[in-house]
Amino acid sequence: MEISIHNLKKYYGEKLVLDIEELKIKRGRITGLIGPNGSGKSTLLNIISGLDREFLGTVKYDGKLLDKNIYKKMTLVFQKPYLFRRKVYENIEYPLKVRGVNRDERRERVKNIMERLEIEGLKDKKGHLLSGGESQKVSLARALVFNPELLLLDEPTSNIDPESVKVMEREILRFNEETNGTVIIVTHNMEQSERLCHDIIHLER
Ligand SMILES: Nc1ncnc2c1ncn2[C@@H]1O[C@H](COP(=O)(O)OP(=O)(O)OP(=O)(O)O)[C@@H](O)[C@H]1O
Repeated sequence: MEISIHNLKKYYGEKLVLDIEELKIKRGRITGLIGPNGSGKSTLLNIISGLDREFLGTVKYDGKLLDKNIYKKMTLVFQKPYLFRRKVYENIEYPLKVRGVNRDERRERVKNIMERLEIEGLKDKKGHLLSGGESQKVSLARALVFNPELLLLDEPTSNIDPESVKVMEREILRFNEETNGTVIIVTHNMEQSERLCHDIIHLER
């Protein structure tokens, strides 16, 4: 999915936190969003994801304004993910259920993504009882499982041990290569952006 932003302004009260005249995020690429604390990275992801609709200007997805259909094709992974008080398996299955995927295929796809992210051991744990890092891994699995056209990641590996970072980065790259899905990732880690990103956007103030 290609994103084009035109004359975007976002205010919190009197304070202007985003001011972007023109920005295109290309389809099928991994774009890094970097910049200091408070520069508006999460705010921009929230706007692109459709979570925050209080802004001036336009955001288009393959040339169209946000609608229900587009909304279903994308997902945002939060830095502090929210998981249901149900088993990890059910958390990951959920996006497939709401998209009407049948039971057998759901089982196959959930199993496959848990293997890829090496989290089979968490299958029966309750989502709300996971550690910060475990939640981030499960949350990435829940996003990847339905092959979104647009994957928005807000510091997805901030609580993750080095071995698991490798696994997550491998799966983000694999997702992009195999499905040609567009990825936008907020990261403070320069090495990570070099490992993953085709394009980089710097947000200043
Ligand atoms: N709900 C809110 N109400 C008022 N101000 C807000 C709100 N959310 C964010 N802000 C302000 O908007 C600015 C941008 O915040 P945002 O979280 O987008 O920055 P960020 O670049 O993601 O920062 P970080 O690197 O620390 O995660 C900050 O000055 C922040 O204080």
